[in-house]
Amino acid sequence: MAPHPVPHHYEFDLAVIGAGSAGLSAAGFAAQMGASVLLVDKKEPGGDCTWSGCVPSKALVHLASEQAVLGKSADLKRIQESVQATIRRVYQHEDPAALEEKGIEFAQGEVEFLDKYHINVRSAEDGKNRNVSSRNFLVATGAKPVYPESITGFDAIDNKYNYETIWELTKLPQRLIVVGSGPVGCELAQAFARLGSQVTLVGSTLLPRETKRARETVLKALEKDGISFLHSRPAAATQNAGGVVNMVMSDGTKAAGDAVLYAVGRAPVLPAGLAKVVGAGSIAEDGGLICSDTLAVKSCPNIYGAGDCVEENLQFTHYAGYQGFQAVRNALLPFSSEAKIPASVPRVTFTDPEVGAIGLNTLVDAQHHGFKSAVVLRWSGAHTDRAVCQGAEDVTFVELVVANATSPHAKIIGANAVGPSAGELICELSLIVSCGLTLSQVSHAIHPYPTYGFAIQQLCAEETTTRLLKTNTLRLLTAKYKSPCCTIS
Ligand SMILES: Cc1cc2nc3c(=O)[nH]c(=O)nc-3n(C[C@H](O)[C@H](O)[C@H](O)COP(=O)(O)OP(=O)(O)OC[C@H]3O[C@@H](n4cnc5c(N)ncnc54)[C@H](O)[C@@H]3O)c2cc1C
Ligand SMILES: NC(=O)c1ccc[n+]([C@@H]2O[C@H](COP(=O)([O-])OP(=O)(O)OC[C@H]3O[C@@H](n4cnc5c(N)ncnc54)[C@H](O)[C@@H]3O)[C@@H](O)[C@H]2O)c1
Repeated sequence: MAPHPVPHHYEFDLAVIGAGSAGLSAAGFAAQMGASVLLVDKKEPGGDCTWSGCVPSKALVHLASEQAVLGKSADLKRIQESVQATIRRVYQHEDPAALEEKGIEFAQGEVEFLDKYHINVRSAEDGKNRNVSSRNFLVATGAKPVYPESITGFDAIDNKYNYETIWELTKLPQRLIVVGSGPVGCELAQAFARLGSQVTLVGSTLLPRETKRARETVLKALEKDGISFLHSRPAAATQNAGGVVNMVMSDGTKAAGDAVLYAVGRAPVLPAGLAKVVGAGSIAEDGGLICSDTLAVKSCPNIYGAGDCVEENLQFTHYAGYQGFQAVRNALLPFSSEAKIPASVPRVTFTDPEVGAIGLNTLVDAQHHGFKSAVVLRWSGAHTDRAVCQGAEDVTFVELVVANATSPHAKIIGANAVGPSAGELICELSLIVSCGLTLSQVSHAIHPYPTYGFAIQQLCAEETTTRLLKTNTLRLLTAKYKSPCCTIS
């Protein structure tokens, strides 16, 4: 292909490749600023979150919890129709017409990089090629399911699914083996168990990012839903003439299933031609794009990356969206701001109970970041009246990681929450951590009773009062109450 000269005039201020969580947020912000923006995706806009990730999985989790109440097996075809209807309701706000209304030009086609200022878009409709020039590019091409290469014989299994294909399954498998016990594996394993499948979940650690207490709580809940958790890894798989899959784990344990769902992680995807343009040094071992703290690629500073396609990134919709926004801010406005902030990214796994965390949520994390005297404060479900009223006290707790614990300015630097509404709690805890609020400040914010959030204020108030009463001034002021005449005999 003939080299493309550096253009004097660019068709677009910004071309965004990938219309998922990162790309949609980026294109929206650029258009809001009045920049000319082209958004390209090989599929319909929405990305993993809308079509195969957050939206279908959370719809399924919800439908499965309703099914569990009925106590009988689900009609999976009807459930899948309902999931697809939910996807459509979300999609209506991001379809090409909605994008156009926001001032975003959308093109459906596969992108290939030609040089640092040009891409080729091969139209999904008619296969025609369009050469596009842009001053800046944002690569937001997401990730794809990792395939479990290490399982001998896995290629020959017909009835295997991943998070992209599981939405096509319309007959509920009587027995389902779920390989991988991260967020995808745990959420979907519990949903299928509640729909009526007999689920075997296989993984070395359940929710490896979470604390031991959180993991143990979720494990008990999964077992209550009838899931067998095999603390192992599959070594080999075979399928018999009847379609039954037999799996042998590395520790010799066995499982049989009528279908297998593998959820062993997601690997970055990049457009063709990009590696050649940015150089091999800008592509990481995991296949992701290596970006600076401002999300620009060092070798081509007009090319930015955001979301799951960035090397070793946290793979969440909210983080992808945040990075899309920040990349545009850095590309189109003067000065720049940091957009790689893993310690401030909250996460929630939507099992029942939900599990969430934000910031430096363990002592090890806190100490590693120089907070040597940090402590963990815990509020139990038994003292959370809302949890007691809902019979959820055994699966509820809040933990706050507090720095400068003995000072009046003791600050909350991280938190964990487990319980039916932990996802909502994490929103408040995220605000507390990102604003650097102290225990005392939170204790003064009156929370409504009986909410799960009330636990946060109670915990802060109890700790603040206990500490206050230990100060010399308060000891003097309260001394009279400790005189013997006041003791009740
Ligand atoms: C089952 C599941 C459940 C999840 N649940 C949650 C959740 O509850 N909360 C949460 O925060 N996160 C969740 N996630 C993660 C979340 O979906 C992702 O982190 C998020 O979608 C990443 O957004 P992105 O913009 O980086 O990539 P994507 O949304 O994947 O978008 C990338 C887009 O780029 C397009 N593309 C790729 N290559 C090209 C090319 N060459 N040319 C043109 N277009 C291209 C793709 O078609 C795609 O539309 C879940 C993921 C899964 C799998
Ligand atoms: N609620 C949410 O926010 C949510 C939900 C789903 C997914 N996600 C995101 O999507 C990403 C992908 O999720 P995921 O659960 O697929 O990946 P993951 O990487 O989080 O977990 C996969 C698990 O599978 C294990 N594993 C790998 N190979 C295996 C094998 N051969 N056999 C058994 N276990 C094996 C890994 O050790 C790991 O524990 C995550 O990073 C997560 O952030 C988020």
